[in-house]
Amino acid sequence: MLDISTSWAIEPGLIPLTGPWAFVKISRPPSFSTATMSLKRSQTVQWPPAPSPDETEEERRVRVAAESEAKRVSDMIDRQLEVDRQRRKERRGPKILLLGQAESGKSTTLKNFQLHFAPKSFEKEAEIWRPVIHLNLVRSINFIVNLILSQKHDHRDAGPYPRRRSSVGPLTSELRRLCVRLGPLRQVEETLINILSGRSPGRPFNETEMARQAYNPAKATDIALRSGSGWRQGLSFGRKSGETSSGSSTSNRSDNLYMGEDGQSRRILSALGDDITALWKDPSVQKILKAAEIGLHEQPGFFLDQASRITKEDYRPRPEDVLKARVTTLGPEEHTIVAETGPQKANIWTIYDVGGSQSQRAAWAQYFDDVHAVIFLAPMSGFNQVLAEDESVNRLTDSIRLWQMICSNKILAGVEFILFLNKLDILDQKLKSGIQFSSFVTSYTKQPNETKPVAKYLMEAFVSLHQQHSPKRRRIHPHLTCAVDTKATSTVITRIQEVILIKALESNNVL
Ligand SMILES: Nc1nc2c(ncn2[C@@H]2O[C@H](COP(=O)(O)OP(=O)(O)OP(=O)(O)O)[C@@H](O)[C@H]2O)c(=O)[nH]1
Ligand SMILES: [Mg+2]
Repeated sequence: MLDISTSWAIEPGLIPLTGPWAFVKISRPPSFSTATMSLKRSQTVQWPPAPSPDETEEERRVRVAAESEAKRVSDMIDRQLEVDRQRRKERRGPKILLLGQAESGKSTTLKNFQLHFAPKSFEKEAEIWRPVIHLNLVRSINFIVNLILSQKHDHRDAGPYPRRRSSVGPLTSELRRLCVRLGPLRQVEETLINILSGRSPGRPFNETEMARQAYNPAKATDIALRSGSGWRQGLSFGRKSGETSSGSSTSNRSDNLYMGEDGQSRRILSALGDDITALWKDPSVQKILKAAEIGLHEQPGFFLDQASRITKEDYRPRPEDVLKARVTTLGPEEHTIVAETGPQKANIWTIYDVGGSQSQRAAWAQYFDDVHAVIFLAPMSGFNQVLAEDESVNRLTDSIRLWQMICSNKILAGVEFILFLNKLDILDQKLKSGIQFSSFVTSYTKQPNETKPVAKYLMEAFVSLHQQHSPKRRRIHPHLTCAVDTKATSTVITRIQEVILIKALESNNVL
C-alpha cells in the first residue's frame, strides 16, 4: 500500500513535485460559493469607479450616462441568467456537469455520452465534424509550412514559432516545391474558419479573433469557437435528438457545406492529399520539428497520420475521428441527449460542458446548485506538461488544485462525484518512452515507472484528497479512462449511469 496520505500531507498546501515546479506552493483556494464570488466581484471590479476629483461637468454627464447604460446591460444579463437558471431547474432528467482543466477530455466525454445513449443521432451528425477535422488537419500543415519558411527567410524575428531555431541546413527543392503547392491551404483555413464561426467571407479578423486563431506551437491544430456562434446548430442536418443549445437548428450554412465554400475546400484538399502526406513524411520536416521541440503528433486534433483518408472528397468522419476532433470550448454549453434504446429509452440526459482554461472557470459556479453529478476529468498524462495559458503552472498541479477546490465546495456537497483519471493511453506511451514519473512527482519513490502503479498512485492521491477536502462524507466513483476509446468509455458510462439516475430520482422526490 502506498503511503500517499503521508506524502501528500508533508505540509498542507505543498505538492511534492520536482523540476521547475519543485514544491509548488498551493495556497488554499477559495471556494466557489456565490457569496465568495459576489464578494470577489465587488472587491476586484470596483464598479462604478470613483470619479476623478477634477471632473468637468461634461465628463460627469458622460460618466453618468455610461454608468446607467452599463447598469441596464448588467440587469438584463442578470435577468437572462435567472431565466436560464429557472429553465434548467425545471428539467427533470439526470443532469451532469463536466469539469476539469482545458484539454482534460470534457467535450470528448460528452461525445461518448452521445454515442452511448443516442448512437443513431451521433452517426447522423458525424458530418458536422468534418469541417472541424479538416481545419485541425489544415492548421497542422499551415503551421509546418510557416515553420519551414520562417527557418529559411527570417532569421531575426523570434516570432511565436519555433521556440528554438534549428540548424537544419538549406531547403531541398522538393520541400520548397511542396510549400508552394500547399499555399492554397491558407485560403482553405480561412474558409473553414468562416464556415464554423459564421464570419462573413472577406471580413478582416479583429484583434481578438487574430489572437485566438494564431498558431501556438503547443496547440497548432487547435481552434476556439464560441458556443454562441452556433456552429453545431448551423451545420446540423435533420437532427431529431442529440445536443441542443439556444439558437436555430437550420441555417444557410448547411447549404454552403454541400454546395459552396466547403465543397471547394474539399476539392482543394482532395487535390493536395498526396502533397500533404509527402510533406509530413519528409525527413527534413521531422528534423525541423524535432529541433524546434514541437511534437505535433502529441497534440489534440492531430490527423496528419491519416491525411490520405481524410482528404478524400467523399470523406465521412468515423466515430473515432469525431472523438479526436479538437475544438476549444468557449463558454458553458448545454447539451441534451435523448436516449434511443434500452431501459433508458426516451430519458433525457442534460450535460453541461464548460471551457477549462483558467479564464473560463468563473462561469462554472452557475451550474453547481442544479446538477446531480459532477464528472471531474484529470488527465494523468499532464505530469510533465504545463498549462497552455500559463506556462509557469504544471498541469498535474493545476488538476490537483482544481480537484481540491471542487471537492471542498459546499454547494456541491450533496452531488455524486465521479472522477475520470483520463488519458491513460498517453500516460502509458510516455512512461514506455522512458519519461520518468518520479522526476516530476518526487513523492513517487522507489516504485516502477510503469502505467499500473503510477495510475494507482494517482488514483489513491485523488481519492485521499477528496476525503480530506469534502465538507461531509460522500461517496466517490473513480475510474481510469481513455476517452478516445469509445468501447471502454461506454463500459464506464454503463457503470455510472445508475448512480446518476438514482440521484436524479431522489432529488425529484421520486425515491
Ligand atoms: N489520446 C487521448 N486523447 C484524448 C483523451 N481524452 C481526450 N483526448 C483528446 O484531447 C483533446 C482535448 O479534449 P477535449 O475533450 O476537447 O478537452 P476539453 O476538456 O473539452 O478542453 P476545453 O474545451 O479546452 O476545456 C481532444 O483532441 C481529444 O480527442 C484520451 O484519453 N486519450
Ligand atoms: Mg471542451
